[in-house]
Amino acid sequence: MKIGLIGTGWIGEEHVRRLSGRVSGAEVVAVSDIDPERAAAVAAPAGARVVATAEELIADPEVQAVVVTSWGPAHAGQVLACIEAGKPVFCEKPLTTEAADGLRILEAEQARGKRLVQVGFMRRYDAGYRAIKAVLDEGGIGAPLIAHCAHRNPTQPESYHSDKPMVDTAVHEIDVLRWLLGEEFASVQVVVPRSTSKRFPHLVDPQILLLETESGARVDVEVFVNCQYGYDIQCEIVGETGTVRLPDPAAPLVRSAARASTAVVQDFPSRFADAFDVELQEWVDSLRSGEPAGPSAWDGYAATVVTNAAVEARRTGAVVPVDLPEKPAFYK
Ligand SMILES: NC(=O)C1=CN([C@@H]2O[C@H](COP(=O)(O)OP(=O)(O)OC[C@H]3O[C@@H](n4cnc5c(N)ncnc54)[C@H](O)[C@@H]3O)[C@@H](O)[C@H]2O)C=CC1
Ligand SMILES: O=C1[C@@H](O)[C@H](O)[C@@H](O)[C@H](O)[C@H]1O
Repeated sequence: MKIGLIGTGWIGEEHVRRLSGRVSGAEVVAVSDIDPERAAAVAAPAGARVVATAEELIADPEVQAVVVTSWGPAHAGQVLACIEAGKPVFCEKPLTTEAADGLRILEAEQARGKRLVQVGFMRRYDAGYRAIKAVLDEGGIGAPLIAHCAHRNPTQPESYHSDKPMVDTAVHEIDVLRWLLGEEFASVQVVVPRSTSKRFPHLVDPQILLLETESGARVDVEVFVNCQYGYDIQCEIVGETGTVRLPDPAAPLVRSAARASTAVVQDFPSRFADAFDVELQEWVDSLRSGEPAGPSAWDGYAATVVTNAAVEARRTGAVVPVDLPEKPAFYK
């Protein structure tokens, strides 16, 4: 598959490297970025061409499928252009930052009559989360009642603002919990403790999302993006007859200087490296087989409806209902 990639920033560069090296059956032939120097730097090692604009890249006759790794607000227009061109598109999360844009994508994809969109919710490809899913699906802990989650980043740049914990960060938990529990969220509330002093002054950090599913299960998600000590992802599900917990990445236990310790992973490319590999390999395999797989535009839309409700919940302090329309038959 000849791939074109839009947005050669941090994860764009990672995905170009991955698609050019570790993923089989794919080749990155063209990249584009609003910063042409950045595009050129990422294109060179992959032997890809630099194309001036996203629109030209999508229309490029050599490009068979597109990866969108530009920043969130640019996703909607680029994904819609791919659908219009009839080209499969892998879009990094969030599919859109605004739910109304997600709805436009659902409508366009259904009008086209073919599933073309996959969303980059890579946790569904992580071995630990997949093991949790297997336990739940085989009834290993009975019906799930509660999930406790923590999403901690060591730090975030100044541009990271107080809606991003929902739109950019907790969106991962929102998707993976929808997938694990097999149901949608019904409401969300956001409560905040006093903020850490180790942050830019404009940012509310940490924040705690309190979600309820349609069947009445409860999910709490602590988002703490300046925790200083590492990239720490925690998830424990409590069921009627037991609990299941996401394993930490394997690390040796070191005993030295009167201490026993294990290292904490420092960033998401290390924490989810294997998941990203599997995710992109399965996407390329699905392109080659013509059988769409993986998180769909519906999943991207449903997650954004929840994050938008969470943004409102933080601003108002209210419990905000998640106003999700019925899932179209096209996505069942
Ligand atoms: N699955 C995951 O764990 C992760 C997903 N992401 C997602 O990937 C996306 C990119 O994130 P980063 O690489 O961290 O950001 P970044 O800021 O490093 O890179 C974004 C790139 O997109 C370019 N860009 C912005 N608007 C554009 C447009 N209209 N056309 C072409 N290029 C454009 C920028 O110049 C920049 O080079 C975001 O949606 C983010 O949420 C990011 C990190 C991890
Ligand atoms: O997706 C990601 C980033 O965009 C986001 O900013 C981080 O908070 C997340 O931990 C990371 O997985």
